[in-house]
Amino acid sequence: MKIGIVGYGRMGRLIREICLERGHTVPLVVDPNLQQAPHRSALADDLARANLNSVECVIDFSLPEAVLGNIEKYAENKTPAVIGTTGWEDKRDAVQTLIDQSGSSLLYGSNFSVGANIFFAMTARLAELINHFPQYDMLMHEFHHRHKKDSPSGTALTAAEHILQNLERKNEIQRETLQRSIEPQELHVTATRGGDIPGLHMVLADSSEDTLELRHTARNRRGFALGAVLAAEWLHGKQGFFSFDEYFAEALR
Ligand SMILES: NC(=O)C1=CN([C@@H]2O[C@H](COP(=O)(O)OP(=O)(O)OC[C@H]3O[C@@H](n4cnc5c(N)ncnc54)[C@H](OP(=O)(O)O)[C@@H]3O)[C@@H](O)[C@H]2O)C=CC1
Ligand SMILES: O=C(O)C1=N[C@H](C(=O)O)C[C@H](O)C1
Repeated sequence: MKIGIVGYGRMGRLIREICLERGHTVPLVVDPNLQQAPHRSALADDLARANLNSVECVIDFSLPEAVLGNIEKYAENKTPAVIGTTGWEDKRDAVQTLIDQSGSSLLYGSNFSVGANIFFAMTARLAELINHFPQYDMLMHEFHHRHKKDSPSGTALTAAEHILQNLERKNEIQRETLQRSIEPQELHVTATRGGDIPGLHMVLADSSEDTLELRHTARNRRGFALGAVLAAEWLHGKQGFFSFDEYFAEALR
């Protein structure tokens, strides 16, 4: 496939390598910082100046403040898009409507690694079990590198949604550092930033007797990047709004 990469930072560079390893071409790279186009790629510093018709799909790992404008351009041009950029989860319904109305296709994943998707399934199951045992409370914490712009991470928010869907006594995500006690219906989802941590997510179920802990630790970014390229291959020929869960569920069959 001819794949365009939008956002050529930590993730975009790795995604280009994996695209080439898997036999794809990368005729387009878009990033405001690029001084020199990667070998044989067309370079654009702005999506408005990019020729989206030169690619069959784009993979977008840009920034939270850029991604919604980018998505509008993909939809307008009917360019299939895999979105790994996080930090826009509250606009998901509006994006789904835009994609449905445009007849385009888009797949979003807050985390494309196999391990994180197993972690989501385990989180959902843990919450389902804890639902029967009122002595337990549930909470989440995550750690990421010092450059990360959104908090909490998209992965933490996805895991939190799985908890809310399965644990009847929790019905809202509380992201703030509190100057009061937590209310029983609030799920506290907190974040720490520093160092080079590629991503560490923890879900706790805690009672006065014991603690259950689920943890996903990314060792590097390769699992995220490979998953995004696999998602682009899966999206080829499909129409509509998809989440990476749907790809993952199919991979399990
Ligand atoms: N779904 C997943 O599995 C994963 C998701 N992510 C997410 O991916 C995103 C990128 O992460 P990462 O690669 O670490 O970040 P980086 O900051 O390393 O890279 C982002 C790049 O996008 C550029 N950029 C900014 N605006 C635009 C625009 N309008 N069009 C194109 N490029 C633009 C940035 O330029 P500048 O610096 O000048 O703004 C930067 O070079 C984040 O939202 C992160 O949370 C990360 C890892 C895994
Ligand atoms: O910004 C990152 O680095 C990451 N972002 C994603 C997120 O917000 O969950 C995925 C991964 O944790 C790395």
